[in-house]
Amino acid sequence: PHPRSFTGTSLTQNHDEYQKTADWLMSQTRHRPQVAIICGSGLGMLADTLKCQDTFAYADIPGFPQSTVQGHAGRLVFGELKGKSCVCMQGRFHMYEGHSLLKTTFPVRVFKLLGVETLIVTNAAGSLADGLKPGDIMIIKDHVNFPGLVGLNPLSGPNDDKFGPRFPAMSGCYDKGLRCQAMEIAKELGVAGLMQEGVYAMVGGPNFESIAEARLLHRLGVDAVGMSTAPEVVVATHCGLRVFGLSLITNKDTDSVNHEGVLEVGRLRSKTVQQLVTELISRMEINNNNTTNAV
Ligand SMILES: O=P(O)(O)O[C@H]1O[C@H](CO)[C@@H](O)[C@H]1O
Ligand SMILES: Nc1nc2[nH]cnc2c(=O)[nH]1
Repeated sequence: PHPRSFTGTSLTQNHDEYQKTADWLMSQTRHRPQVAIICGSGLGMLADTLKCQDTFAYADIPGFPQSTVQGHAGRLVFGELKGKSCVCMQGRFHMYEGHSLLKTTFPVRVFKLLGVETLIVTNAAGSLADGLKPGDIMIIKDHVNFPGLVGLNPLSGPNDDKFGPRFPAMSGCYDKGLRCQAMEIAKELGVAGLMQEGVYAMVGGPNFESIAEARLLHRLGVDAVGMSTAPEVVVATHCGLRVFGLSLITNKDTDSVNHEGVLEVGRLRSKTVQQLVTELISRMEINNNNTTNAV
């Protein structure tokens, strides 16, 4: 019998299933991405800057889960950005949608098999820090993976040695060089006043925090809270991807927060987030000589 987590979800995913999806994608597009971007709630416009696009609905990609959340279109977009080949997830998978953590992180391993070296994760998050207000952008310097701490971890179950070791370190999983570069870019764009580094915490959701929960997280040293990202970063780090993460602060504490308001802040800050990510990718050093195979 296959091992299962205490929530009953399967803890095994055959390596061939990732490979099958990667092979299918490579048969459908000539792009060979070096950089992958996961768009947070309301941040799907990050894909708009890609040139020579090849787009696939998640429903058409073998093995891919489906997006069920408003503000997550459910499309995988390949394209070129300032000489780099990229793939962008317009819509991510959350644990609260009922996906197993292996499914929520399935695309990350597929990206690895496609040749991706760097993963950019973005999300919408609530601020717990005094200095972070709605519309600000937090560069993630570290995370607290609350589900992971109690055993809800995408790496639970048999280890797939082809991707990485049984016991991967998570210290330094948000690349320091990319974080510094992003700050430099923010200064040049004149938006440094909106930006600071901080700690992101993932909670299970889907409810937003109670007042007492928000206070607790604040006391624990969390700057921003959301319901995603950490499992993707754990899996990316396990398989050796370099990671950059940013949180768009969409609300403060628990004050009258709702998903529509979260998406609205995404729309308001879309240009700035887009400029930052575009510039970061454009300046990014790529290690291999995987040249863009754009059509
Ligand atoms: O983390 P992303 O996908 O940006 O979405 C965040 O916004 C949604 C709540 O409005 C939750 O899904 C939370 O995780
Ligand atoms: N858990 C959580 N997720 C969010 N996503 C956007 N805002 C929030 C928030 O305040 N809390």
